[in-house]
Amino acid sequence: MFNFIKKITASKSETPQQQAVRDSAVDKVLLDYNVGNVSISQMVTGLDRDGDQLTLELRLPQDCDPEMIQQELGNLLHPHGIKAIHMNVRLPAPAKGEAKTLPKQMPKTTDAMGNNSKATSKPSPNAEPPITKAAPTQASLSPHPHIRHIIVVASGKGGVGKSTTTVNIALALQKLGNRVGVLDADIYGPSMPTMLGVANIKPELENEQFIPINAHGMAMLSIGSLLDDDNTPVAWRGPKATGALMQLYNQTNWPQLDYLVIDMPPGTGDIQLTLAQRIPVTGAVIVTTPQHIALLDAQKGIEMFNKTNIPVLGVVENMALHTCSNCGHTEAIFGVGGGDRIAEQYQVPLLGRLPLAVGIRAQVDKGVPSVLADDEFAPYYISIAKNIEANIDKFAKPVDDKRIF
Ligand SMILES: Nc1ncnc2c1ncn2[C@@H]1O[C@H](COP(=O)(O)OP(=O)(O)OP(=O)(O)O)[C@@H](O)[C@H]1O
Repeated sequence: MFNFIKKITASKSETPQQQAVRDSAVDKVLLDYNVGNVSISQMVTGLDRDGDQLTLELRLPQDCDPEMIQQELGNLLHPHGIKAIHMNVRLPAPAKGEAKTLPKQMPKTTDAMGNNSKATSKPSPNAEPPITKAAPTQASLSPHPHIRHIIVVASGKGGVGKSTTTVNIALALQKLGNRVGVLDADIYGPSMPTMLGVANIKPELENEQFIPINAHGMAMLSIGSLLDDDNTPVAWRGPKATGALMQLYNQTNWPQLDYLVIDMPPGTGDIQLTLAQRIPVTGAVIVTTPQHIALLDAQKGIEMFNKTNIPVLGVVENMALHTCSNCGHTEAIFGVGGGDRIAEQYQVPLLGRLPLAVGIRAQVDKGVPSVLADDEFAPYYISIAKNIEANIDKFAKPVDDKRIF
């Protein structure tokens, strides 16, 4: 399990085994408890357990009863040794004219059986007023003091070659003379360590900060480096994943970088949205294949970035054409011109187009991506990196060198 990122402080009497058992019991209760038809785990934006005290940050739907939820969770968690639940709740802002019906009384701390109790009252470490705080916007985020540009590489759909593209773009930006870092945030299939040939190296901790791994001169950190073999993607839903990823971003001693390239998890769900709202991103690159379905998903990705005010730097069309290595015949296996269409529809540049080529796959499998191998495909990625560089400064955020971690 993912113990060293999760905010868990074991009580003095709690052995590591008891801690693990209690953590997974809490996870299971949250996964199984529904508000309406949706698991409450999808609504948790922060989770902090300190021994038998559980603090939850929740974004709840408007028509729910937070006190009842707190009471029911208390009943369910009490048998697992949780004695008090502290809830910080955000509700959506009321629509015009509805102000009188909101807020419902917000729950205070209760003991785990639902009794309000002063004795157990404890503010969350991230305490905020318990209601209606708007989600952060890009404009309100402080730039990172060491990082000039943060680029997220996203795809609406899994398996389109997002990670392969990310690693090669990062290496291409480095080849163009930039200081580059890579953050592998793909909780569903973290592949950067393998693609960069550093799968066996674990990052070190110094003064509670991660030290990125040196991967061919790039500063690399992956959620994959922090998982034990028994971890499964299911354990990474919602709050845990975003909490862990934010910690990787914030509690890492990133060196001075011109670019931090983030390999996002595929899709446009809560995790992606939260990251897009909390990390000060210069721009997004969308990877798609020419297939219709991948394109539809790419559109969702673009719309998500538009909503969160993250500029879309452009689209990369991956696996565009295939040249048969035996007969030399070239075929558009996944269709033609999808990248162009989406770029046109959303008025974003088509940054480049990659062929479907055994060589591209073989190189990342070996841990020596095309750009590093300087093979026949490297120029495609260099050209994409040049296209990114050509436009990035107009989206740049000021560097905040006063920020202190
Ligand atoms: N242009 C390409 N030509 C041939 N194979 C490719 C190409 N791009 C990616 N691949 C291969 O396709 C597979 C999926 O690629 P990759 O892991 O980069 O996709 P992804 O979108 O990041 O996937 P996931 O959603 O699982 O994270 C890998 O085996 C990779 O080597």
